[in-house]
This record gives sequence, C-alpha cells and structure tokens, in this order.
Amino acid sequence: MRRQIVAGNWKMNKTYPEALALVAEIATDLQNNPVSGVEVIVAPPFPFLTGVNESRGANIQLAAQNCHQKESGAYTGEVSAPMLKSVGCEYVILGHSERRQYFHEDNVLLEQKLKAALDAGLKPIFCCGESLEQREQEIHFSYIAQQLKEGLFHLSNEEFDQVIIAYEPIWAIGTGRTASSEQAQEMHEFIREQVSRAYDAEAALKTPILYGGSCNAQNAKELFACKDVDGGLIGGAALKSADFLTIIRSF
Ligand SMILES: O=C[C@H](O)COP(=O)(O)O
Repeated sequence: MRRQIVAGNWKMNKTYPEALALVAEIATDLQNNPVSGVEVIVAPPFPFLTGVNESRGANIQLAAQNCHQKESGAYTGEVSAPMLKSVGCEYVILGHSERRQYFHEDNVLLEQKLKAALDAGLKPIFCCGESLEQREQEIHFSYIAQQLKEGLFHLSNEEFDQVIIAYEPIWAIGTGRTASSEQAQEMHEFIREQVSRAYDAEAALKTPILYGGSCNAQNAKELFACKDVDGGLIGGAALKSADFLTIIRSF
C-alpha cells in the first residue's frame, strides 16, 4: 500500500502566536487520538519554522514552502535548502502555481531548486497543475506531461524516490471549486502513467500523488477514496485545526 499523506500549506497566513497555537492544537489532538498510517506535514511561513518545529511533536513533520537554488551567498532576502534542513524541515514544496505565477518560476529554475533541495537532504513536494484555460482547450494532459518532463523527470531514480507529487489544478486553488473525484482520479492515473514511462512501474506504484485545490473537510473523503489519490496538499482548510484534523481522518 502507498503512503497516505496530508500536508497543510499555510501560505502567507497567521502571526507567530497564531501559528504556534495552530500546530499545538493539531499536535495535541494527534497525540490524544493517533491516526495510524497517515503522514501529517505542515508548511508554515519561514519565520515560524523554528517555533513550529519545537511544538510539532512526533506526529507532524515540517515542510518549507520554497527554497533558493543556491546553497548560500549574497542573495538578500532568500532562504537556502541547507538552512531549512538545519531548522528541522524534512520537506520543501517546489513548483507551486503561486510561485510559478507571481514569482515567474519556470521549469529551468525548478530543476535547480530540486537539486538544491535534494543535495541538502530535503524531500521535494513537487506541484503541477493546469489553468482553467488549458483545461477548456483540452490541453491539460499534455501540459501536465510537459511540466513533469521538464520540471521533474530529469532526476535520477534515487533522487526521484524522495519525491511527492501534488496535482493542483490552478482553477481549483482557493476558489472553492474543487476538481470532481473523477477529474482528480483521471489526472492522478495519468501522472502515475507518466512516472512509469519516465522511470518504471515500481516507481509509479509507490510515488505518492496528492490532490490540492479547495480540498476541505467536506470533500476530502470522496477525493481520498480515489484509487490514485494518496492524500492532499491543503491550503485554506489547513488554517483551522478542526478542518485539518477532519481531513487527516478522511482516509
Ligand atoms: O498548496 C495548497 C493549494 O494551493 C490548495 O489551496 P486551497 O486548499 O486553499 O485551494
């Protein structure tokens, strides 16, 4: 059976005390009512990583939302992968559509970021997803195939082993309009097939593929029931402990 994972991407939300309260609520609940077989990850903003790391307990793992492609140097305002590793991060989200859109991150840059993350011992959560326009033009499958090929499939087998893929249709992110379970399953199956072609059947079988985009406490169960959906990358619904905990318990 594949790993089941629920990751909360807090994006640019919360103050420090709010972030500490949120992780403490999740950690306490998971300690009192452990959920077996589900990996829980939270990705707070950079300044909160150390504090959240200290409060997360044993049942939650830490992710960063981004990293720079260089190991160190004169890059004012940036944060490197070794820095993230040194404050307790296990994972880093890369290729999120908001980074691609607002910060012009392309597949060439992402290739460098993936290498930097892996070299530092961080496991990438690699995001892909099409726009509404691309879906309406029915080019969503070819677009995702291209994102994977250019952005991810340059990794060696050993490197790819560390990767979690997140499928996040842009039209579903923060819009309240989620992909139907059929749309999610269809694309996840397609992604798995691409992994099989680029690597092998074993890699395809074991790579976790998460769904992201208006996944919430109400629809998580249906989405997670899909054969090729191994969990979720959750935005808005990860900001309330009760909702996030319901999602964690939706397998
Ligand atoms: O990284 C998380 C995704 O962008 C989903 O965000 P959302 O759940 O607010 O739609």
